[in-house]
Amino acid sequence: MKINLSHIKPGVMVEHPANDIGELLQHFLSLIQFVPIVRFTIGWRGMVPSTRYHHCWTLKIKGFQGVFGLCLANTEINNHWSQATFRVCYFPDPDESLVERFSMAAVYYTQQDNYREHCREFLDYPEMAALFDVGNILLAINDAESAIVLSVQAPSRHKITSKDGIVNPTSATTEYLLAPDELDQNLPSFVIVYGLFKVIAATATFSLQQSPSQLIRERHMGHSYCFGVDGLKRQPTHFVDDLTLSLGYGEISMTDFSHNFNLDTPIKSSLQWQEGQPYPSIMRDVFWWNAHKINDLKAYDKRMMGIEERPPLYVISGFLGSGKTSFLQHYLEHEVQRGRFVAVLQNEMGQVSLDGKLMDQSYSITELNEGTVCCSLAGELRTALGQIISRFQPDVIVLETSGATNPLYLREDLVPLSEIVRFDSVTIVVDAGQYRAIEQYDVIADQIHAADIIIVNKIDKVSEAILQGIMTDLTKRNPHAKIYPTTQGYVNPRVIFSDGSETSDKTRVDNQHSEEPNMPRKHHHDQLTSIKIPFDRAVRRGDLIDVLDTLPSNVFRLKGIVTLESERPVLVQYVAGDYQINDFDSSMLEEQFLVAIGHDLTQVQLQLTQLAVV
Ligand SMILES: Nc1nc2c(ncn2[C@@H]2O[C@H](COP(=O)(O)OP(=O)(O)OP(=O)(O)O)[C@@H](O)[C@H]2O)c(=O)[nH]1
Repeated sequence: MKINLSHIKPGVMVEHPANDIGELLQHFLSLIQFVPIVRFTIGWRGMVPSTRYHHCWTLKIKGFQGVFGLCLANTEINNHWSQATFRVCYFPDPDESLVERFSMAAVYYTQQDNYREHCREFLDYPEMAALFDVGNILLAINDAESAIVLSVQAPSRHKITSKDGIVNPTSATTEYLLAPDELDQNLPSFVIVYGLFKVIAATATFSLQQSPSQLIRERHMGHSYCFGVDGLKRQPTHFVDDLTLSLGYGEISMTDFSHNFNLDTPIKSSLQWQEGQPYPSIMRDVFWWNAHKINDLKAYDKRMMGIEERPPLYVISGFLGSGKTSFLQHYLEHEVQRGRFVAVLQNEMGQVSLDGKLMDQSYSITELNEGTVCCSLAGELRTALGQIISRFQPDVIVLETSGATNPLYLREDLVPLSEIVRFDSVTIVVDAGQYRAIEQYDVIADQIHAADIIIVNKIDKVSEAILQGIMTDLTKRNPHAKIYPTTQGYVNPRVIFSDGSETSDKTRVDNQHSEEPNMPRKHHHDQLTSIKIPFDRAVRRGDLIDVLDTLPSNVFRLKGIVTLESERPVLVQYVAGDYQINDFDSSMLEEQFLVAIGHDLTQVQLQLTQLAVV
């Protein structure tokens, strides 16, 4: 079957890709960007185009801690085929064990503070990038535009020996960091670049909506390298294979195929496959065979026709500091393991004002991780949900409302959203240790009343007898809800949630809770207010602890990130008298601040401001 490039840019046919073969990979990668769940299922974990160079990306994929660099190295026209060669670098994470397989010079770079920054724009640092080269990926199209070939070329191992050894420059005596004739690098290059190739090939299969029709894998005699004062020498060796694996899509003859894509060194072995034969056993489970059949393609096609599939919507709420985030972390992990893509829309109290450029969106992205996008609500709920659905096509949407939001009112707001989402349930997290707060904050009672599922968290903070009392009170307040006592927000999501495959809304829930006699119909926060204090310098641990120990009782919740003097950044969590100070990953540090939530925060504002400036 001929390839059909109309899938690549629906509606707009790619114009003569043979004239701009570099552009074709760009199209494959762009198309997959629009379908996050497919992108995620195929194995993509991040894709950032260079801001400075065309056809150059840094890429993250499943199973690799480091970052791949991919850039167009050259294009050529050869015997009716236009071919682009993309160079592949792999920049390992400094902590991954693979680092030790790279040369000492490469390891040195991984230890530098600006390593990650330089990896992002690796073409600006050619000396560094050369140390991390792992192989090539080639893409070719024939003149007739009826076939495409995607290939990967790399040595089984990239071995470099140091003839003279490497001497420690800081030592007064001749101390060898690497003895003469020892291996400086022994990198399993093919395995690394093949990891990326598999994801790119699955992307091509998805984009072309057809699986490969031909495959050839050849082992050629490879080379080893030796460097010394007289330069770098290359010599053939039986211990290294140069491997090339090519996939052909569309109408392509075997002769065409091998003729154009062979290395010129002697072949040691080869494997050939073509459509109709059983898949080669070692590659039977590779995604490139089936990526065009991914379920979501259905949704994707529907989207093309203007029909949306409605994802289920789970509402998660609970009073300040009850454990919503802890619960969500377990939940998201669970969904990511199942390969589902989740959008979390947060409506936080005390949220920061938005960046001007984001104002045309009703949400701003706060985090985009493996399988999850976290957004914070910046406009009207319906618009934000609509925008998130059309941009990310999530499998599931979680609406996490601020601890002070009253879900009774929220239910009303959700009714008109049934055109775009399937409302599933309201889950409320209750802090067992702070159960008495129910007397002070009406919103807690309302949340309990509105719940389909109640998670009684922090049961470690109460006795068995008190817990029994809480359970009895909760059942009295809401006899319909399922109640799960736990710690650290852990409840198996399979037990509490439907799997999202049902097609109807849980209208029972809407009907059951919508009529609230004598409830004042106004959105209010029980007079809770929040303040945010920025910290632009480090604070003393003792000073921070003094403040936390003396916070007045009208501060219910305090959280944020500050840097302690001569220490790393820390995450400060305070809930009604209990606090924790935990290390915070400095690479994630964007701003330092403390947010306090409670009543009449004038005194605490003074305390925190003083802490920030001392
Ligand atoms: N002792 C105890 N502490 C817990 C438990 N679960 C969570 N915490 C702590 O309670 C604090 C608040 O937890 P979060 O999960 O951030 O609560 P939240 O509901 O998301 O808080 P907000 O940001 O105010 O909405 C953190 O310091 C948690 O470590 C638990 O079961 N027992």
